[in-house]
Amino acid sequence: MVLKFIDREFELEELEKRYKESRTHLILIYGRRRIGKTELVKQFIRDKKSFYFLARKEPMELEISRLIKSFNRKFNVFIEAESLEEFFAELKKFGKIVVVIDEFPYWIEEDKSIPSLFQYIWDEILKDSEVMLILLGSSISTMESLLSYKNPLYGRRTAQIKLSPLSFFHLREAFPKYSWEDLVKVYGVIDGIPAYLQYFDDSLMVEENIERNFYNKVSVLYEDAERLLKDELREPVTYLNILKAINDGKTKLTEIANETKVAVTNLPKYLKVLETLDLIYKEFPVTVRERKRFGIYRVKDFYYKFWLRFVYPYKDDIEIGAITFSDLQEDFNKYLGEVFERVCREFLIRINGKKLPFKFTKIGRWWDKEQEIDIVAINSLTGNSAFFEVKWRTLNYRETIKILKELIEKSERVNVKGKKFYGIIGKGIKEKEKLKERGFLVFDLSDFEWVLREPGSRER
Ligand SMILES: Nc1ncnc2c1ncn2[C@@H]1O[C@H](COP(=O)(O)OP(=O)(O)OP(=O)(O)O)[C@@H](O)[C@H]1O
Repeated sequence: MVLKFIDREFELEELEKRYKESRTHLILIYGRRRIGKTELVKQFIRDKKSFYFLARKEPMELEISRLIKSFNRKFNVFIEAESLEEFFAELKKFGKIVVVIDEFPYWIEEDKSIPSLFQYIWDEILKDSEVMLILLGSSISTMESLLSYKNPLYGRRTAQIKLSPLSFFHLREAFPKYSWEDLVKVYGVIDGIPAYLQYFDDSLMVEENIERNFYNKVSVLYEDAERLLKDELREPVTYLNILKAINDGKTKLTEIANETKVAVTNLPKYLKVLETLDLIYKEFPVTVRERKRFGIYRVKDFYYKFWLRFVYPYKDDIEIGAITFSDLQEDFNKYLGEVFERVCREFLIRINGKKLPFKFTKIGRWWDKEQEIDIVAINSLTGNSAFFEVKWRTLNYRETIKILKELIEKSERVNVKGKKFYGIIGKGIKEKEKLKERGFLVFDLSDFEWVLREPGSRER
């Protein structure tokens, strides 16, 4: 349903800034499939002299000939070139122009010497030109390897952009008819993955959208999670099992190995691949400085989390129409607690320095062997810290005080040196003013509107 372009202001500004300079640029843009790389570039080149080319996994000879034909057609010219070097030498004569090569990693897969060739093109042919060359890719590992110092293109790029999903607050722009509560549910199902916004319609109940898109064997969202793994990986089933194990709470190496029957010695290789696909990440307690030990694996986006928990285990039933989303409502409500935690983190980042008694420099979950705190925000310089409990329900005054007292006790275990503040964020909180008078930081969904009213509170 969503057809308008949302956010990406920061990325577009950065691209525009570079475009305005009279020099040559080499820019890498990468990120997970469906994240909106192509769309971002399309928005950028809309009003500019530009040439967009989508690479394929074909022999380079064919690719070069397709590239030149396509260029000639677009500009109604007749460039006769037999190699990329010749093509770029001709291109230089076109003055200021943006050239985009989408899925650039396909070319590297075809021909390992492509990065060296582009190094030569950059150093010898494009220098002193006004060509802005943008390389796009969804293979995060290949794109990141271009940034490594061992790569011929290292040091030549003038910018790199790793695209992230849209933030929770941008969902409001996509679905203006939905309440904040509805948006938390939407976020828990499709995250901020731009390609998935179009499948939700805010004139329907969220639950109805979920039903249509996930509990129907012909719909895209029902199968995209598996499709992406099949497209990218040679052993999709093993990867799927690993993702499922992590999503079910098996977060340590030995636990994942036991669950998936993958040898513990082989597992790091698979985990690394899932990390480079941006599907999992390692989480550390916020107070840990040395990011080696204590980490646990987690599935990164809510689309996969939702799919692994509410769709994948029920595939057989869905295939024959024997289950509906309403059968899983209770568990979904529990799941939303976890979603709301991340939403609250995004909320705190947006109000940082504005609605909090100090400005934090890092934020995250904290845990040790016995206890866990939903959100701890710390200023690394002063050691000032704020501890938050997050609750996906409406709380009255007594309940809130009880939770805050427990939070104060738990916080004794956290090693921070500055002033401590305590807070709670709930779906709804009664008698907020009375709690604030007692020095607590108290927020609920009704405070979220403030973020939209406040200009410049964009999350970065
Ligand atoms: N910022 C945005 N706001 C709204 N819709 C968007 C945005 N970015 C992308 N989309 C939509 O999401 C879909 C996927 O975007 P796009 O093709 O750019 O992603 P991609 O990262 O290039 O994907 P892939 O790697 O899977 O080819 C498109 O339908 C596009 O219109």
